[in-house]
Amino acid sequence: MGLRQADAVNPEREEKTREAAVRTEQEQVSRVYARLDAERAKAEAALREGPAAGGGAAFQARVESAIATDEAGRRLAQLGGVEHALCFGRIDHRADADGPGDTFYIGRIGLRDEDHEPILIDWRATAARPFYTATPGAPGTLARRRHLHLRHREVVRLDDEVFDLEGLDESERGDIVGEAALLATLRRRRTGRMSDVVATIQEEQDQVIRSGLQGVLVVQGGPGTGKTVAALHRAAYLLYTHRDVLERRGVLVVGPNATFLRYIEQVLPGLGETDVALATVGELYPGLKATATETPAVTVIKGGRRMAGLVEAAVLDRQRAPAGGLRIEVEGLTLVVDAEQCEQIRDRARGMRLPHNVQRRRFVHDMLEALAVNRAEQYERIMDEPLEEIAKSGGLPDWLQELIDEAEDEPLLDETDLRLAKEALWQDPDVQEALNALWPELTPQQLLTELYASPETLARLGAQVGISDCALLHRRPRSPWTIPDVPLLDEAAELLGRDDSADKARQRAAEAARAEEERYAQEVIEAVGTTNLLSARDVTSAGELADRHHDDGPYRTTAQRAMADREWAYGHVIVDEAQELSEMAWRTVMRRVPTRSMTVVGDIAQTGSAAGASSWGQMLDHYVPGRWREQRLLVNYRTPAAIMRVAADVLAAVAPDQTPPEPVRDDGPPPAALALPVGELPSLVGSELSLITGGEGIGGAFKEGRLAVIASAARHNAVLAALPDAAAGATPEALDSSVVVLTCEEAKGLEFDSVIVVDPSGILAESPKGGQDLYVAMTRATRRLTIVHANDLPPLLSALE
Ligand SMILES: Nc1ncnc2c1ncn2[C@@H]1O[C@H](COP(=O)(O)OP(=O)(O)OP(=O)(O)O)[C@@H](O)[C@H]1O
Repeated sequence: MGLRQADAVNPEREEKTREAAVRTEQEQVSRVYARLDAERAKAEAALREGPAAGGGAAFQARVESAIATDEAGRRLAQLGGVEHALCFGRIDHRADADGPGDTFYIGRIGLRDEDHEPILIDWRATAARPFYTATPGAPGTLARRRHLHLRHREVVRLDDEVFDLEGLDESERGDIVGEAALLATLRRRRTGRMSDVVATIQEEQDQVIRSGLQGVLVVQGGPGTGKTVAALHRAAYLLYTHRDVLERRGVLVVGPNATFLRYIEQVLPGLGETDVALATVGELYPGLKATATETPAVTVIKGGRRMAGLVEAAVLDRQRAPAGGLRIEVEGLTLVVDAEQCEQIRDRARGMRLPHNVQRRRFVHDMLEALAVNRAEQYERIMDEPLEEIAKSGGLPDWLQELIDEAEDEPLLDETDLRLAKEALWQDPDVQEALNALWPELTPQQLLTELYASPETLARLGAQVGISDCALLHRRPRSPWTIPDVPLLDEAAELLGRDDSADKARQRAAEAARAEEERYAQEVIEAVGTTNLLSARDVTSAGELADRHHDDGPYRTTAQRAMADREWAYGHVIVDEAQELSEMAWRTVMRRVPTRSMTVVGDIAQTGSAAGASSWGQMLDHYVPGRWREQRLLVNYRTPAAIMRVAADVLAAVAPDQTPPEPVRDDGPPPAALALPVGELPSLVGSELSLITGGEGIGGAFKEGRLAVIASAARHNAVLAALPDAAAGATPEALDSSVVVLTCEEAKGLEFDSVIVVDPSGILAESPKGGQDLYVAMTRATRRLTIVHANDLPPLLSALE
């Protein structure tokens, strides 16, 4: 770990030097906060001024002032997020022949003083890197690394790691103080929200964080290895380093459920990044927030790649050429398009290789034309009949016979006639109904609803694509959309597309106006240059500027715009708990990031979903064959060694090829097993709670100290009934309660000071992949673990007997 405690020399002397060091650091910290306040005041003043009113000739001035206001708002949000522990570190480089080494203060953001001299270095800057990478074995040019612990704005403690005593100034040799910052951080009570670890990032995590933007990086690691926290720091780092690309295209973090997203939502703002999109798979289809789940059997079917074939077959099934041809009564005539022609028209439309709703225009167009021609032919026959009678009796003069012969060689309808005839036919409701039945305009929701509602279609199309138990997908219309439905809706949206001809016409009209705005915006960039509020990195182009300020409602952040647009291409996507994603979910995620710049975070040993991954290659080789890189995190920062020893037995039984991570903590009591009826849970919960929070009762919302009861599905309701005051389920509010009852699935990614696992045998029996769920449940604990069973402790927990 590279942590070294300073030797205690003389307690009294050490106390004095400690106090002096704290005083010195306090001066620096106060300067940094004063600077933060000044920056805030400046942003607030800009915000108060607000955008100038007016129009017409004042447009340039309005754009300029609106930009300043937007930027001030963003800056204020950024400055607001970094108040806590703004400055957390200091590095001292070794003195050398040229004089004393440089000293840098490291913080959440970079700040400069009035003379533009840096007084705080952004943790992501290259100059800050030694703070994270120096070890006693490889200190580089560092003489010392110091952690500053603040309470509000006050320096309360310093932790030093001295790499080179000789390299420090004479005056500083004495003030070595402290305790290892990492372990102190790890021992703190949980608050229901993940904190950033910017002050204590470890070297293996630093490599993940600073790995290049391009390509797919897989971060594989056991429970508590800091995969999530490292991935979030990586998002902040990439935004800092590739601001120009990523601020425009956006960064998306995909997490397993809404509770988890709430759990991590403070991390990025705390690192000065407020514009990152967070979504579950159930939210990747704009306009929908699917939370319902499916049975394991249906989850497997809906998550499998064959579903892509089924959705495609369902679309093709809605493009019909009737076996007997098309016959419609229109104004007393029976118009006919024969079977062969119907088939040709359908195949011609399909041949366009465009989405269904776009091809439909061609299909309708060609069908109307066929009907119009058929009608003209019928009219002609009617008109010609009397003349033919006369002709047969030899009663037509030669000039008239010649005219008739010439007309026969000409097309029945010229271009204008044809257009008018088609328009007239399209006005006929029967024609519309008939053509809509053959090739309907469809939304993804309609397509899937109608597919699920028809056992016959499911059976027929299921047989076509090799899904034998497709009947399980049958369900009534208006059933709620489930999480596994979302990738299918997305798949359908790809195949159906939208007939956007009306939008395009509007767009063309708007383009002229926008060109004018861009011209103004370009002038603004040239005129304003790089002031404090409008820097070159914040505004990447005149196009973006015009986007932000055209008159379409209030300004939306990149994340907001991206989340509302199914076809948005993100600059980088981070997928957490990625082992849970099904093959179909991967297809959806990959569509959001055509450049394949991704961070995939997870643990194959924790796969709980029946449709989830059993190897990274299984999911990724399809998209980036041989082109993804893997980085492993091996140290467990969450769960103490005594708990990990028992969890490791579970892992060895359910996933013998996986190695549990090495715990860094060796504190806390060993885990316990209790044969206890569920009815007695309240007293156990009460005593555990008092141990982790210092007393009070269930139902309170302590600021610190969290307990989870993680139960099998079979015992879940009984546990809820026994603990009526506890929060229940994966609701975002559950994180604010000191006691929460969860299923294993809901507990994924979270952590608690004390965990009570109820009914381990049930959990093992229910776990679709084996016993991974039990391993997940046990490794949520940061301090205490109790296993509650009904005289049936499974053999793989025998160490607890
Ligand atoms: N460098 C670090 N400094 C301080 N705390 C850390 C560090 N790395 C990880 N932690 C803490 O360890 C705990 C586990 O981290 P995290 O949730 O990111 O792990 P994980 O690998 O995603 O776990 P799981 O797979 O079980 O969800 C968190 O409380 C996190 O803050």
